[in-house]
Amino acid sequence: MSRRTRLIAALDTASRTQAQNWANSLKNDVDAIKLGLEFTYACGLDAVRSVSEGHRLFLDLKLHDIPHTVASGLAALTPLRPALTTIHASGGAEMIARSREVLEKAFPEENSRPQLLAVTVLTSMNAEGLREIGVDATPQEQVIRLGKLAVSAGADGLVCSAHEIAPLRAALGDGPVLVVPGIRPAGSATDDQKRIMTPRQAAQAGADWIVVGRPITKAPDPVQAARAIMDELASA
Ligand SMILES: O=c1ccn([C@@H]2O[C@H](COP(=O)(O)O)[C@@H](O)[C@H]2O)c(=O)[nH]1
Repeated sequence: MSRRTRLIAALDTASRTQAQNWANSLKNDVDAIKLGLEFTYACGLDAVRSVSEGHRLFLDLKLHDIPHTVASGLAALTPLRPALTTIHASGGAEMIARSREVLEKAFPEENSRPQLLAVTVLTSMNAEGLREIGVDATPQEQVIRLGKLAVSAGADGLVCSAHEIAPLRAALGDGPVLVVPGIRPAGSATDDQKRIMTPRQAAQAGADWIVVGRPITKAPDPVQAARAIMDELASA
């Protein structure tokens, strides 16, 4: 099955003005914007609403708590009408199922419901990082384990690195939406990311969405940087 890989620009900043400027200037050059912990904690939900106006919103708050608290937190976020939103898969099946129920209740029409994504293993972690937290599995094994759990509990999709796309497709088929951070155009700094691929490699592996932050926002010309990534996706 051929899938177009779409670009999400991660607007990670504590400045509302900066985020708004990026959102305005990138409007025609990305498929969605991501607002996450830094922006939401620093600027608040009203700022999320206004900066995301006219964009598809990936609201990446990675909720992780007991099922009741996560479901209630998610319910409080539904007025923002994100296209995609995240919880942690390691919160377990009940947490994921309760989150799905909340979204179904708030958005009774299937095609208006935000897609519920479960974060598997953060792209900043490698096998050594997993061992440090007591997980004696490779990132790929852990992603598959958590991915199966999350999808069977009701997640629409998963956040994973590009390295796990093929094994996830083999285990779960084409259904789950795969959202892939840890993307670095050739030659750019890896920063704190460990499991990385280029936009082209991620597209060829079958990512539905790639998430790119600093390679765009720290570039001398963020619009040019986003266009170069879009061109790379188009030619993959
Ligand atoms: O496993 C994950 C989950 C989420 N992210 C988020 O993606 C962007 C990546 O930003 P870069 O600047 O391109 O590294 C960032 O907002 C993370 O919160 C992730 O990197 N890995």
